[in-house]
Amino acid sequence: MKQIPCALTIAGTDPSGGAGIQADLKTFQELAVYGMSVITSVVAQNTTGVQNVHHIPIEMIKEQMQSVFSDMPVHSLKTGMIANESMMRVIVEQLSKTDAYYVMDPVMVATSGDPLIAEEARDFLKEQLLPLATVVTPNIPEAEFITGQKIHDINDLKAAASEIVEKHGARAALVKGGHLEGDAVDYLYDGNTIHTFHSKRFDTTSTHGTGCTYSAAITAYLSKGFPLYEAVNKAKQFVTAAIKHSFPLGAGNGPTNHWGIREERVEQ
Ligand SMILES: Nc1ncnc2c1ncn2[C@@H]1O[C@H](COP(=O)(O)OP(=O)(O)OP(=O)(O)O)[C@@H](O)[C@H]1O
Ligand SMILES: Cc1ncc(COP(=O)(O)O)c(N)n1
Repeated sequence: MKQIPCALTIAGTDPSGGAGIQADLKTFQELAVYGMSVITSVVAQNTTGVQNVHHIPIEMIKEQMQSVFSDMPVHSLKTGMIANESMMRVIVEQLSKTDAYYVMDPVMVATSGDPLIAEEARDFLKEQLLPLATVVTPNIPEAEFITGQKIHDINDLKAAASEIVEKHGARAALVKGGHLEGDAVDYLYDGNTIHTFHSKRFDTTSTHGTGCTYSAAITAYLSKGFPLYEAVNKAKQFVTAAIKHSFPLGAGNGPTNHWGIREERVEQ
């Protein structure tokens, strides 16, 4: 009997649909993967920023994870917004019971500049969650926090990817160059080789949720059995198409278009 790939996201919500759990589930669905979710925080947010946050009680996060793991296959999972250390502790405890591929998006601050995790939880994220990751996907500010080094150019990006693996214990690191100028280039270090993923930069402000969408696409492709390099390569194409075909929604940084990849196929 054919088994459907099953992927889980553990993250916060975005009622405006561009980031967080909503972006992750849209991505899973688009890539024909069975999507599941554990909600860590309910976030009142939209394209202009974060208006309010309600954290789910720790026991409830644990129970959601137990509900999934006791009944469902989980071939891969990702974490996004995990707001504080108590949440991180319970997630680490539950993750130690699975051998699913783990994609860690070390979400710290929203595109709008609003903080999404407590300042004092950052060290725990770096020291306890990061070493569990199959791959961690920091943007530049997140990679700067993890390594303690400023990133000015692509050489610094590559050095950060290596350091996050060699010194901080992730199995692989994908450092994203979305916040640099020029082409949108990301570097993956897998413990052996630095791989480059390249796209031209689109002149758009619709970048709300790009990091969520990218990491969810990597998670989806890993659940389908693609090796890490291929999963990232395909996910880069997915997020690039989502940015290219994004729509001007909302008054701030608009969302990406999760069916952008379909528009690519129509154009070919
Ligand atoms: N304007 C753009 N045009 C093309 N690709 C982009 C653009 N901005 C970002 N990217 C790409 O989108 C992906 C997400 O990168 P980014 O560095 O923006 O992550 P992030 O900051 O975690 O995202 P988020 O906005 O969700 O916080 C990367 O592959 C990056 O290269
Ligand atoms: C629940 C949640 N998770 C992650 C992000 C980051 O996405 P972005 O940096 O694009 O705002 C977000 N805004 N909300």
